[in-house]
Amino acid sequence: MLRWNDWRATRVRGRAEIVIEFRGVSKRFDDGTVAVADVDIVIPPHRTTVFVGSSGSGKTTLLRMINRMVDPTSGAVLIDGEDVAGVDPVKLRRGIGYVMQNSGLLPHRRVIDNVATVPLLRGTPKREARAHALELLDTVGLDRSLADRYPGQLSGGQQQRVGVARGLAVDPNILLMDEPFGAVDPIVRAELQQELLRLQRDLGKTVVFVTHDIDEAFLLGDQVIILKTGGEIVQSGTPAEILAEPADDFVAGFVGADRGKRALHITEVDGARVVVDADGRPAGVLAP
Ligand SMILES: Nc1ncnc2c1ncn2[C@@H]1O[C@H](COP(=O)(O)OP(=O)(O)OP(=O)(O)O)[C@@H](O)[C@H]1O
Repeated sequence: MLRWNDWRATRVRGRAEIVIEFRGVSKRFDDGTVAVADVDIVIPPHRTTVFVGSSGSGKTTLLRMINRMVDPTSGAVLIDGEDVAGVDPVKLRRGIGYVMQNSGLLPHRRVIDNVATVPLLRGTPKREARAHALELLDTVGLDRSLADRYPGQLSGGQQQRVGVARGLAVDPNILLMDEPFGAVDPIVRAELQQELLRLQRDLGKTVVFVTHDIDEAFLLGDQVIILKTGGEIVQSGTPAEILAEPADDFVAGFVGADRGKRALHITEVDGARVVVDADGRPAGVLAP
C-alpha cells in the first residue's frame, strides 16, 4: 500500500502530477461565519479523497470551491497548477462532474435527457449525446429500459445512479460528490458504495467525496480528511494511518475508538486489510 507520506515524497521528487491543491484557503461568509479556516490540501489524481466531519464543518464549502460555486475569501484553489479564480466558472463546471444529495435531477426531463444535459450544452450532437447517455446507464448499472422514465418514476437508489451517470457525462477528470448516498436506505447505500468502488477501479477519476459518515469515508477514501466545526483539518491520511494513530481525542471519538460498540479496528483476512467494528462485523476493505 502506498502510504500518504510516500505519495508526498514522490510528489516532491516531481514524479506525481498534482490535480487539486488548496493553498491557505479560508472562507468567511458575509454574515461573518467562518466555514473554512486556512486549509492546505493536496488531492492526488485518480484517487478518492473524502472530506468527513460533523454538520457545519465546511465540507460542502470546500467541495464547491473546486468548481467555483463558492470562491475563497483568501488563499487559492489550483487545478493542475492553475488558480481556478482565473477560470470562467461556467467553463470550469462543464469539465468537472458534480453529483449531489437527492441526485439533483430535473424532474420534468426524462432520465436520458438528464444524463445528456451538459454534453448537449457543450454542443455535442443530440444523437451522439443520447447514445453516450445510454452507455453511461450501463456504466452505473441501470437498465436501458429506464431511459425514458422521469426521475419521479425511479427509486431513490436508481435516481442516485442517474445522478452519477450525469456527473460522468462530460467525461470529467474530476468528479465531485456531495453526500451522494445520504438519502437512501442502508442496503441501497451499501450497494451504491460498492458500485462506486467498482467504477473507480474501472475509470480512475479524481473523486472528491463529502460525507458525515466515517465508515463511508474509510470504505471509499484513499485519502481521508477529517474536519471539525470552523472548517479546520484535524487529521488527514489513509484510513489505515488514521485508524492506527488518531491525531487527538476529537479524531479518536469520531473514528469510534471510545464509542464502544462501533469501535473500528483493522484486521487481516485472506491477505486483505479489513476494517471491522467491535462485534467483528466488517465495515469495509482497505485499498491494497
Ligand atoms: N451562504 C452561506 N452564508 C452564510 N453561512 C454559510 C453559507 N453557506 C454555508 N454557511 C455556513 O458555513 C458553515 C459550513 O457549511 P458547510 O455547508 O460547508 O458545512 P458541511 O460540513 O457541508 O455541513 P453539512 O454536513 O451539514 O452539509 C456552516 O456553519 C454554514 O452554516
